[in-house]
Amino acid sequence: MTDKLFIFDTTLRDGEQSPGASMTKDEKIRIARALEKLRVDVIEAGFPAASPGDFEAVHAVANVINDCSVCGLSRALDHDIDQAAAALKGAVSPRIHTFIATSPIHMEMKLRMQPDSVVEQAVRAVKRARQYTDNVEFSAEDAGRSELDFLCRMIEAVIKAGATTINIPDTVGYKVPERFGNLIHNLITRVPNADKAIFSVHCHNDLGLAVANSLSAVLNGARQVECTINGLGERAGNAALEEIVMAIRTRGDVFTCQTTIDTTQIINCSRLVSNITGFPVQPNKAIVGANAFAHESGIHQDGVLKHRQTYEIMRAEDVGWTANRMVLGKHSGRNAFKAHLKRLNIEFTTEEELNAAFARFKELADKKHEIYDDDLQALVTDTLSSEHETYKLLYLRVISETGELPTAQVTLFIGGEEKTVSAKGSGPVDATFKAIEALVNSGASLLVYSVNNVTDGTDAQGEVGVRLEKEGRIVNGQGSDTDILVASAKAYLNALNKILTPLSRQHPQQHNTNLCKNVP
Ligand SMILES: CC(=O)SCCNC(=O)CCNC(=O)[C@H](O)C(C)(C)COP(=O)(O)OP(=O)(O)OC[C@H]1O[C@@H](n2cnc3c(N)ncnc32)[C@H](O)[C@@H]1OP(=O)(O)O
Ligand SMILES: CC(C)C(=O)C(=O)O
Ligand SMILES: [Mg+2]
Repeated sequence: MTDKLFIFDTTLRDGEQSPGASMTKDEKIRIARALEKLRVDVIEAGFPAASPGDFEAVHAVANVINDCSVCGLSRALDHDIDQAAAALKGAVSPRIHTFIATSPIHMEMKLRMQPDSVVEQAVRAVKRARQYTDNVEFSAEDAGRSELDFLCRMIEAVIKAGATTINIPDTVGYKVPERFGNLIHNLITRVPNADKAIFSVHCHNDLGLAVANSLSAVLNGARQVECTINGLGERAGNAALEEIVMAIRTRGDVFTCQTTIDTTQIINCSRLVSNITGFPVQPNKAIVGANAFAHESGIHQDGVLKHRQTYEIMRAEDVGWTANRMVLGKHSGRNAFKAHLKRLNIEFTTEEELNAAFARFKELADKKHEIYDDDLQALVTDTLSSEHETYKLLYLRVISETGELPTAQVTLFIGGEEKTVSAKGSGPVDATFKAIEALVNSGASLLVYSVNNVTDGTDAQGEVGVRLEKEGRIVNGQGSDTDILVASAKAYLNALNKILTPLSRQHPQQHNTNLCKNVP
């Protein structure tokens, strides 16, 4: 038998309490719409008494959302509750959430109230909220550090007053999973009218235990979890919605409840919240981090290619990624390399060609963090076109100094011999080409020089294209390397090698960017 676990999203309220994460009304509406698509059960849209702006935002959200409950937070004060009710006017399913602290330290040092008065104020607040809606949630703030007997007394009283959801927050992230689970179990079994309300938890991540504590509570009878997208929230944040939802779904053997979340919307929500708040998602973040479904090491890639579940407990597509990612890098093996080439429709006719390409790939991967498809294309083109090399680059050194003409020192392998020369040029590429010409003396003229960065980032591979003409014959040459000067030298030599091949009448191909004759 499974029952429903309600997902209460507080990205727009507790998430917004994260320093620097304030949202405008329009931003809240965009996130609320995404949360509705995600099919959360409750959206806590803000704290209407906090400011006119937040009142407006909650009101706006309440009036655009149809498929889930919209909630506003309020202290246990008449004014706050009235404001929350006014902001929620128009909502299809409004919930008023009122709270007051129940721990000795909060009651004595912050509220400066006696416990009896705190219970009285909570009861009064719930009754007032019930005048506006029958969907009233009460939170015992800092329940994690409250005394059990007092908490039981408080909960019994507020349920009697009309609260339909009882939220047990670990406000300062102090609890550990086993103790928090026990607390929930004790409350549910000891409070006489506990069956009249849904027990909820709201965990903070100060010790990195928010998700673990929430799940422990679920195992002990909690049926609502309060959480946020990407774990946004006050200080170290709240329990991450995506982690809670996927843990419940993936471990159906452990949990006897289910959410009704459309998990394929998780990535959309995560990106939206990250873009709006400017809080990036760390790459290794569970579920929504860029690396959450990426494999780089050869042994893992080999395993996943043979049987996905060897290294994946969830499907990337189920949370909204297009697919898992096989990252080619220095830890990748031959099987993953071959699988990538196959996907790109690249075939080698001989095992030697494949071996040469794999060796070049490993060399490149040592210099560059990630090898993208375009890197592979460039690398393979290089491998295939370097078959009959009359001229081969062995060494290149270029010195550029302010106020001086750059000098290039080039060592080539020509007809079985190493030859070195230096030349100056108007720029570093020009100096490189002049040095090559000083050794080769081809008599060819440069028609086009083009540079593309094949991939992004400062460690991107540069792909250089050159077009040479000699006695009416025109050839193109390409070279790629993380060093643009080395790529230029390779491209120039690639063209020279072709121009010296008797049967080749090369057809010029159009390059896509930066076509120019002037070399830097
Ligand atoms: C654990 C949580 O996340 S709680 C929610 C936190 N969210 C916010 O605080 C929302 C933003 N807050 C605000 O804009 C403001 O703090 C307001 C509008 C709510 C209140 O502002 P002010 O009236 O200026 O009070 P201030 O913030 O300085 O102090 C809070 C007061 O509320 C009291 N208070 C705190 N919690 C509660 C409560 N649940 N019920 C009743 N009173 C409370 C405090 O004891 C203090 O009272 P005092 O002024 O008599 O000492
Ligand atoms: C208002 C309550 C639910 C809260 O955010 C907390 O205690 O952390
Ligand atoms: Mg909180």
